[in-house]
Amino acid sequence: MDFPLVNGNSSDVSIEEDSAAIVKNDSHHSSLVNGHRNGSPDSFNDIQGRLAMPLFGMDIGGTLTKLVYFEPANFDEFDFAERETLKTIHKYLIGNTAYGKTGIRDVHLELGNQTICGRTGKIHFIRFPTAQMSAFIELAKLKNFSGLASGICATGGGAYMFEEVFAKEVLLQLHKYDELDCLLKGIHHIDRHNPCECYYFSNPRDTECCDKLPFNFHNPYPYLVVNIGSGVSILSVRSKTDYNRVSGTSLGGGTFLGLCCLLTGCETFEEAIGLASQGDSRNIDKLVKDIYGGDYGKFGLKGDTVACSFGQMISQEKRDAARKEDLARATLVTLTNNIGSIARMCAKTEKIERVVFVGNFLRVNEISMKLLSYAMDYWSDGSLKALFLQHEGYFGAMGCLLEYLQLNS
Ligand SMILES: Nc1ncnc2c1ncn2[C@@H]1O[C@H](COP(=O)(O)OP(=O)(O)O)[C@@H](O)[C@H]1O
Ligand SMILES: CC(C)(COP(=O)(O)O)[C@@H](O)C(=O)NCCC(=O)O
Repeated sequence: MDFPLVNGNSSDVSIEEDSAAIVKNDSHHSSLVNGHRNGSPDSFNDIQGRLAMPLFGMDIGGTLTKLVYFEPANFDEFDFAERETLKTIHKYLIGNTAYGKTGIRDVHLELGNQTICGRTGKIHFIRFPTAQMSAFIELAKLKNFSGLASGICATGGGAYMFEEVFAKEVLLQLHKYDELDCLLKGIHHIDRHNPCECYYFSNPRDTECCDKLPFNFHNPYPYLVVNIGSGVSILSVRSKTDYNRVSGTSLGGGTFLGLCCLLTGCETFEEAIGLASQGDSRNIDKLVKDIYGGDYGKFGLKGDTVACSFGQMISQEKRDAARKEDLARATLVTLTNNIGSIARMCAKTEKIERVVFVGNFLRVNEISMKLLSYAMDYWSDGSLKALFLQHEGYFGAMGCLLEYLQLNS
């Protein structure tokens, strides 16, 4: 079994011993389940009223499962059993940056010196493909997670999809929280606790010379959130508690990856982005100038604007000349521009000027961020601003932990 949160290092103990060590230290504590002593999510404090460890938040998305883990700085503050659990987690989870073939700890996103419920510590960020969830469930069955704690705190579609299987097969309850509530809660919390979280691209009309600069997001309302995950959800946020999901599209990050795999034979997101960065979409798309010979001035369409995505591909000759790099770039540009266009219309309808783009589609994907910055600025005559957040896809998992702890960020 390739369970991704398990160290694949051959010099360590075997996968199963290893995972068992992560999961269990005594009958009251487990690393992947939050440490409730009496089985209720209202009881996250220990006997002295302090926060019981360990603390995880999980977002089971359509493509990736994201996990945040709060590690307290001082293990000596805890009783023996908790200390042993924390040490084990530290050794296996924090001691590695990769787990199995596909699990990754995003070390560059780690947040130090964080205080949660009076404890100071670090927040760690981990992800693995949701396709590995069945391996997690098998492991949970095998290692009898149900004997360890009352439940797992989870958000995302997977919290609903896997609820029954967890209850029936693992005898473990998933404490579920709505993914969009969690997303917003996570954004507010991380933005308040990381001084350089929010940024934008200056000079967005010149993609060669635009710089990434910090943005002060401390008076954020109103703003639009465009969450580009597998699909896309767009939220209009007017205050901490007042928001609606105003739109969405099924043409999202999953579409980019799926189409890219089909068109280029690539197998991973990193490979797809790597190809796109070497490609030229003008060999694939039909531009306004390919139709007009120049600008379509009457309606302000510049010659370089894409008139028809993939429009060159109706020609056998152009198809034969198409490189996979060009196909990957055109796929990325098509998906990004479509999302940008929907976001712009939503911003107009909602009369909102700041548009915050999040979701793992933006991971290692400066091409899309710059395109979105350009599109927001150009098509709104400079009135719309595209904003981005460093922790891209982790807000749902962070918010889930906060909801679980019933904390206001
Ligand atoms: N390592 C990766 N594996 C798969 N997709 C990735 C990866 N990194 C970034 N992505 C992109 O992120 C999208 C998933 O984003 P995410 O915000 O995690 O959404 P979800 O909650 O739907 O899983 C994928 O569709 C893909 O475009
Ligand atoms: C259903 C979803 C909320 C699931 O979230 P995801 O796992 O994609 O982050 C999202 O994929 C979505 O909003 N899709 C677009 C549906 C639509 O409005 O057409």
